[in-house]
Amino acid sequence: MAAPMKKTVELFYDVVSPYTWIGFEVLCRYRTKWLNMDLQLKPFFLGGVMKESGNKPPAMVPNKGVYMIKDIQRLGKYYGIPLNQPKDFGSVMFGTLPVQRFLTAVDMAHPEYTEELSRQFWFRIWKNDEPVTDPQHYAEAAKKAGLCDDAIATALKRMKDQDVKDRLAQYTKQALDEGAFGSPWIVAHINGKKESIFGSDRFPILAMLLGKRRMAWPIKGIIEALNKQGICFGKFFEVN
Ligand SMILES: N[C@@H](CCC(=O)N[C@@H](CS)C(=O)NCC(=O)O)C(=O)O
Repeated sequence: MAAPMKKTVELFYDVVSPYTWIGFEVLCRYRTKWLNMDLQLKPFFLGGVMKESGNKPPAMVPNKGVYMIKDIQRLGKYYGIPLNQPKDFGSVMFGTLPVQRFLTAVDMAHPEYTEELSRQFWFRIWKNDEPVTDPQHYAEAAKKAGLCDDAIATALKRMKDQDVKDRLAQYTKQALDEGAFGSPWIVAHINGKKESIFGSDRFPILAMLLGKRRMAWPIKGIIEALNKQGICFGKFFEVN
């Protein structure tokens, strides 16, 4: 019997967002095993999404900011993703445009590194509290992602080129056109129609839309260390 057609799922994301890291890891983990999807990673600029949609970063509501610190800690523990609150998140919050441009430059030339480079940026910001302000920081992340020195040097030059800026703007606009107001923004293509989902807390809904069986959340507290990065995830089982 022919394998069922994979459905396309686009993940629009900015590495500034801790919730997006969770969404990214869960989607990467289950892209074949559970959801059988063609996952397309689309770096966008969350600052632009916020501005154009008239939204504001949630932490600007003081009680939400306090809640989110706790929420992110708990989520990290639950998913086995090493999330730590950066000491000076305020400066990171408005500063990921060059990071997303560098990521875009790499994605345009070497898309096979997009996933790992994104993860390395999340490690820098949300695990190790390392800066992401200078070209040297981008080079360090890219090196860890496995890019060679030539490719890194080219991406550092290319990130300032108009076509790279345009591609980032294009993905940002695409997400806005699909109704985005935050990150992660997930667009599932289902039988010629598109369904948008906001957040990393809607996977049972994504599964339903993709016609998959419901997923049960971690059973019996079994957590397995899964990938070479030392990230571990909750173990999921399908149920009816
Ligand atoms: N409930 C969502 C929250 C995601 C979230 O708060 N994302 C932030 C960026 S870190 C955002 O874009 N928020 C916009 C908003 O809440 O309107 C989840 O659990 O993933």
